[in-house]
Amino acid sequence: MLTAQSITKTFGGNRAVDEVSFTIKKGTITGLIGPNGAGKTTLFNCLAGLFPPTSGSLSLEGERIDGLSPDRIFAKGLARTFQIPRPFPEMTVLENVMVAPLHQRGERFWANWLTPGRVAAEERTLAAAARHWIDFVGLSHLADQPARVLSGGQRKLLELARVLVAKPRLILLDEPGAGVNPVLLDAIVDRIVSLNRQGVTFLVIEHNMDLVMNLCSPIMVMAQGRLLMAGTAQEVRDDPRVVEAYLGGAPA
Ligand SMILES: Nc1ncnc2c1ncn2[C@@H]1O[C@H](COP(=O)(O)OP(=O)(O)OP(=O)(O)O)[C@@H](O)[C@H]1O
Repeated sequence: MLTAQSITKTFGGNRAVDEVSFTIKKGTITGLIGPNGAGKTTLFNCLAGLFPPTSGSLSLEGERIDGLSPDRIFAKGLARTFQIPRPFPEMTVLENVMVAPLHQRGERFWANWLTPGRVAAEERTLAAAARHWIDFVGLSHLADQPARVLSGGQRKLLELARVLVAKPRLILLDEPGAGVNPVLLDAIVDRIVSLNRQGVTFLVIEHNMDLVMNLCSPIMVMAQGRLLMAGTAQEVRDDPRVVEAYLGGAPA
């Protein structure tokens, strides 16, 4: 699904991501763990186009995507969520989901004048799709409420609905469990598993080890910008380099 070859991202002299290579297999929920500052978020930002990698290449189902803008990468089916979602607070949940897809006809000034019927039809289709995904994440009772009333966990669900409306093939989730109460966390996990069964591939950064070990396979471990190892939950647990990395040691 996604192949990264020798991805490096430097900030001044700091190699935040250092020659990282991996392949994410289609249909997996792959985990990405590592101590604070390991380079996980920076790697996500490189994959999603927020930071172009300093060097290396990225291919999504055989097509090069490194160097493309985040919009182009999103349009090709790779979406990401953020650790702290920031919806438009005064817009309703429904409106927040409806603004996510790209290239809406109504956003083009002339289209509103020349093809108003098509613009209206597109908006109806989009509203129906948005309501479908809002329902899927369990927020239909809040669809017409302003996003500011949502809890942290509900904002994560809203963000999931926002990306789902664009029908991504690969979703990068940045700490889906952080700051979420256990009931909503179950809902989020349930939605991830259900989407995965429908064919969506995931790459998940998560600090909650129980969550990662139960949800993800394989699991990749980063430390100090490098990919330390990748394997099953058991292999990660049994690898002394992983323990050492979490205790502050240098990667082998
Ligand atoms: N925009 C930036 N400018 C400069 N340095 C940065 C920037 N973003 C990240 N870094 C540095 O890159 C390194 C990796 O940070 P990153 O946030 O990717 O780690 P992480 O594994 O996601 O950590 P955490 O688990 O705490 O979120 C750190 O040394 C960090 O200070």
